[in-house]
Amino acid sequence: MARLASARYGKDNVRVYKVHKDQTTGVQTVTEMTVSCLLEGQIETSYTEADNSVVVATDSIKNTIYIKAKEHPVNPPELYASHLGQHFLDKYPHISVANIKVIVHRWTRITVDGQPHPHSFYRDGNETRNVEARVSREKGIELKSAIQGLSVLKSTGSAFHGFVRDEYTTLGETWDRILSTDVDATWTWKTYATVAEVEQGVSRFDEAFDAARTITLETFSLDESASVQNTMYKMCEEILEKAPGVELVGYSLPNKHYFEVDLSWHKGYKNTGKDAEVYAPQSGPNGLIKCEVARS
Ligand SMILES: O=c1[nH]c(=O)c2[nH]c(=O)[nH]c2[nH]1
Repeated sequence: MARLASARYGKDNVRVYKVHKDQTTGVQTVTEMTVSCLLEGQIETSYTEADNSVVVATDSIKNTIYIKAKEHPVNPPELYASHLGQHFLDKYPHISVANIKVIVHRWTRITVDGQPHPHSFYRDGNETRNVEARVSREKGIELKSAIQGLSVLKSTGSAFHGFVRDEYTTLGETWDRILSTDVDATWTWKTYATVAEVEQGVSRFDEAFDAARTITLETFSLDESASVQNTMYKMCEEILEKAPGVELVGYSLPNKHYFEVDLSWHKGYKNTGKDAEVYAPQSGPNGLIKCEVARS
């Protein structure tokens, strides 16, 4: 015998672009997103009995993603995701949870002759602003916001020593190394009961994003890093301090290694330790360091 242990379905990778045209100034503002929407509820019989009467077609889910982008602001993405998720609960009694994911891609305004251009933009990095909303009848609106894919490197100001040394250890201690990572930072909001509650004081979401980005970049730059672990903990602590509605902050950071290259075989070149200039960046393996920090 078998039973359906869990099920969700919907549309993934729905690409959406929205433009806002300010009629008085002529300035246009654009947002490009990739949206996912997966539904849960009383949908078991569609799997177990071929009963499609409980299925809102994934094509209709895709259409709804566009319609809600037309009807509501898409900024901040936390609000759009909440509106979109709530719609499925309001419209379909047998749907109990909508899992929304919004990935916002960067389009930064171009400066021409020192002036912000009214309708031209460039991609100034692969970093994305992400939101996951789980909108459910039982719990309300659970929101997680994130920055992903923000690549950073510091060429000094990072050390790593004092770690366990035993018969498995080959790594030397260092007081000066390169530190590089692709930042994946996530902050979890207190649960909201309604979309109206999300909308009240909605500027908190952009403020938290800006704070998280600035804290990440500044702490990465300014901290005399003892380890990835310690530097990321400092980032989490500071985000919790700056963003009052946030309950939990987490980072997942690959430690992207840059190996010294011994070039002494060629004319006795000195290229290690304090003389190191040419390094070999490694594609893998990489360290992977994660943590979550909550309020105590
Ligand atoms: O910051 C670091 N943390 C580690 O846990 C670790 N392990 C390692 O080999 N290098 C590093 N660097």
